[in-house]
Amino acid sequence: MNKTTKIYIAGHRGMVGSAIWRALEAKGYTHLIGKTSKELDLKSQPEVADFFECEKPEVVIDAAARVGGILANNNYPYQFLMENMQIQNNLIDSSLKADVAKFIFLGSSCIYPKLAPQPLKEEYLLTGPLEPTNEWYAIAKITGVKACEAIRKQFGKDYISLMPTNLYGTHDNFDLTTSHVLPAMIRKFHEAKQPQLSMLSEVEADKEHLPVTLWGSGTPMREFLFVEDLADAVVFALENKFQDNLYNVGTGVDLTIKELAELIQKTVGHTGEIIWDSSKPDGTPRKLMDVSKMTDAGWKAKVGLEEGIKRTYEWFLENQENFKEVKL
Ligand SMILES: NC(=O)C1=CN([C@@H]2O[C@H](COP(=O)(O)OP(=O)(O)OC[C@H]3O[C@@H](n4cnc5c(N)ncnc54)[C@H](OP(=O)(O)O)[C@@H]3O)[C@@H](O)[C@H]2O)C=CC1
Ligand SMILES: C[C@H]1O[C@H](OP(=O)(O)OP(=O)(O)OC[C@H]2O[C@@H](n3cnc4c(=O)[nH]c(N)nc43)[C@H](O)[C@@H]2O)[C@@H](O)[C@@H](O)C1=O
Repeated sequence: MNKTTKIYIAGHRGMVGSAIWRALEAKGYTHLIGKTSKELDLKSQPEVADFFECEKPEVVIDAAARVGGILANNNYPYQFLMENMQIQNNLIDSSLKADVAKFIFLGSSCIYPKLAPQPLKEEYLLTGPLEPTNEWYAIAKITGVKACEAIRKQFGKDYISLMPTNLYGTHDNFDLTTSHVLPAMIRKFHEAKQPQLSMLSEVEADKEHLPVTLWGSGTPMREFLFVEDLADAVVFALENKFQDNLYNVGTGVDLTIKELAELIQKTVGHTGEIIWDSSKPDGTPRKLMDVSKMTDAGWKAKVGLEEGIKRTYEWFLENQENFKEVKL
């Protein structure tokens, strides 16, 4: 691997792909390739095969996927299963055929069984039933992990899978129907304090913040990784040869959704009531990553949750006018 290696980042405009792009640029990599979904539909096998034939990338990072929070996953099982399998199958198979030397596949912590022991070790994969709200997405991701593992086993190529925990950060999806919990909370708390500010003094507005409705019971536990840390882990994986095929990427620390709500409420400055809507799903009770394999390999997360939330909120404030609503 050198700084002129031709690296294709699939999904380079997304939250993760764009962070990886910035991280590689900052390290001096000069031959980065990216295509939007309009320019190249990764669901189309012929289009992807032509692209590989023409561009001949040497390294591929797969950050393209149909991604969403608990409700989107639960409501659109077919898209989450089929689109993700199509995208990753086309990328992995074309990479193998085009003799791509290194492939990094990104999965998700939801690949592990719903009630697996905590923290989640890589070896717990396929040892029990999945969480029903995201089993479709999880099954697609598991087939991606297995495809890379099969290539590694059969052809001896450096194809690896990184399993990130729940991610958040700049360029996140703030659409309230399809987003994950952390950006949803930032937007909900922010908007609940907005209407009053224009009409009342700040002191009065503090008392008058609208209530915020959050989903489920608030008792599930989640681990959150700032997207720049994930990008750093991907660059680390790119620059080092790993001995194995599957590595968890996280902080190794989690908190309840209620604790997260209180932290974001404080950061945003909302002082109103929080209502918990029990008609919405809780999802898996806990999915804390065991990150010792990555730590042993020499990588660990740097950005703490409070700092990451502050940076994400700042980005939200600067960019909120430009959000496109993501609807499935
Ligand atoms: N967000 C999270 O909490 C987590 C994410 N991950 C994984 O990280 C990866 C990136 O996720 P994230 O950045 O959050 O997702 P985003 O939704 O922000 O980005 C996904 C990207 O995929 C591209 N894409 C989707 N469908 C197609 C298609 N048919 N053809 C071409 N490109 C397509 C989009 O391209 P375009 O913009 O051009 O339409 C977009 O840039 C995914 O593999 C995801 O599973 C893992 C754990 C947690
Ligand atoms: C990354 C991961 O993301 C998804 O799994 P998830 O962790 O369950 O996703 P989530 O972030 O959407 O929710 C986390 C928790 O938070 C609660 N919650 C409260 N209030 C809001 C809220 O307003 N919005 C959302 N989205 N959740 C809320 C919500 O009820 C749940 O208990 C997977 O489908 C899967 O695709 C995957 O891999």
